[in-house]
Formats: sequence, C-alpha cells, structure tokens
Amino acid sequence: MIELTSVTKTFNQGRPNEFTAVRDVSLSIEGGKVSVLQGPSGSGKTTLLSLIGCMARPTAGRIRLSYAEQDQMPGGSGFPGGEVTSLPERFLTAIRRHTFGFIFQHFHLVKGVSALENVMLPAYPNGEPYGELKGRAGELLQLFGIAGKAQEKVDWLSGGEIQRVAIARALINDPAVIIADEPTAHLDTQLAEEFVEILAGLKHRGKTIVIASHDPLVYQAPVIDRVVRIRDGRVERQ
Ligand SMILES: Nc1ncnc2c1ncn2[C@@H]1O[C@H](COP(=O)(O)OP(=O)(O)OP(=O)(O)O)[C@@H](O)[C@H]1O
Repeated sequence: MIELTSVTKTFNQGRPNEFTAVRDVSLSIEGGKVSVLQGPSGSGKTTLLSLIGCMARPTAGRIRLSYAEQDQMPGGSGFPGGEVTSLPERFLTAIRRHTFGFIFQHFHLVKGVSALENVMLPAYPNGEPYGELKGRAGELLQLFGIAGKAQEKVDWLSGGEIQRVAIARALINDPAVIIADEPTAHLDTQLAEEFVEILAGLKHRGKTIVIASHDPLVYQAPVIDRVVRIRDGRVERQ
C-alpha cells in the first residue's frame, strides 16, 4: 500500500552541512502487516518514517500510496491513491491526517490538557460535531482500559497511561496506517510487552503498522511480519 522507489532525503542541500540521511531506498510496505525498521542510532529510521508518513518530502525518488477497498478515500481525504511526492502541501496535510496515525518516541502529549482532549486533538480540523468526537475519543480510552482517567490532565498520568493515550490519539481519525517511532524506548519491559499486545490487536483490526525500533522485544515479537534493516540510510537487509 506504500511504495517507495529510489527515495533519497538530503538535508541542507547545497550547504556545507549537507547530509543525506536516506539513500536510494526502494521499499514496499504491505497493507495489514506489521513492518519494523531496525537499525543503529542515526541510521535514518526516523527520516524514513517521516517520508513514509508524508511528513517530509523526498529530495529524489517517488512515493506512492494505494488504498485497500475498505480504506478508499479514508476518512474523506478525497485522495484516491497514487503518487504523493509532488502533491501540494494542502493535499499532503489531508492525506496525512486521514491515512496515518503517529505515535512519537516521547509520545508528545499536550500538557495541561485532559487525556480525553489529547485524544480528540488530531480530529478537530475535520469539523466533526464535538459530542460525537468526544464519544469516539471516550470509546478509544475505554478500549485501552483508561476511561477512568479521561478527565485527568496528562501531566499526572503514569508512563503506561501516557502510552495508551498516545495510541488512542493515533487512532482517533481511524487511520489505515499507524506509524510509531521507537514506541518502547522509554517503557519498562512489562509496558513494552503490553505495547506489543496492543499492536497485535491493531493488526487484527486490519491496520498497517510501521515501527522504527531497535528494541528486540519489538522486532523479535511474533506479531512482526517483516524486519527491514537500515544502515547508513540504506536498506541493508529485509
Ligand atoms: N532536519 C535535519 N537536518 C540535518 N540532519 C538531520 C535532520 N534530521 C536528521 N538528520 C540527520 O540524519 C541522520 C539520520 O537521523 P534519523 O533521526 O533519521 O536516525 P534514526 O535512525 O532515527 O536515529 P535514532 O535511532 O537515534 O532516533 C542523523 O545523522 C541526523 O543527525
């Protein structure tokens, strides 16, 4: 469903500090599967994830998205599938919002705001009636067993609760693809194992999942369909 062809990403092009973080990567991410990008620190995993998730544009190469039938025009982005590389920013923003749910390394929840509001945030631009959105956000918190914390400010939540709020937030727009960057880096073993269980549940619901991780608890888990090894910005082994 996501196809990268000879994708390169160079930062600070033409300047003395020019740096190519991703080099000539061709990769197909299959729908409904869990793929892990594994590699040492600085190998280009986060950069590659940001390209896959349409958060950054490649310097060279092409990225194509195609949707399974049930994900056609997901959530109303209006994009029927095709090459995204040179689409104007406003289209990319819509595709990003409706196709991808992001789980960041430090989870990036908004402090001073309740768990429920944090989950609702990525859906505000869709203009859905507040009551309906609140209901959906509440259901997601319930799914992850933290409905009781819905009104708590995230500042006071435990690590595991924060993790679950972040996962619920990634799911609020019912994206076809979940992208997670080192999701277990700040979790103890038990929470990391719980994260892997949640992954299995998401895969069961038909989500496509792409994770950057160098945590063996993640990349060696039975739920993982494919490990893509990255080194020096290139695909070393699949
Ligand atoms: N915006 C940027 N400008 C310049 N260089 C960058 C930028 N973003 C990333 N880089 C460089 O690209 C390389 C790859 O970074 P990236 O974050 O993709 O690696 P990573 O494999 O995810 O690392 P980690 O596991 O430590 O998160 C690094 O050397 C980094 O310094």
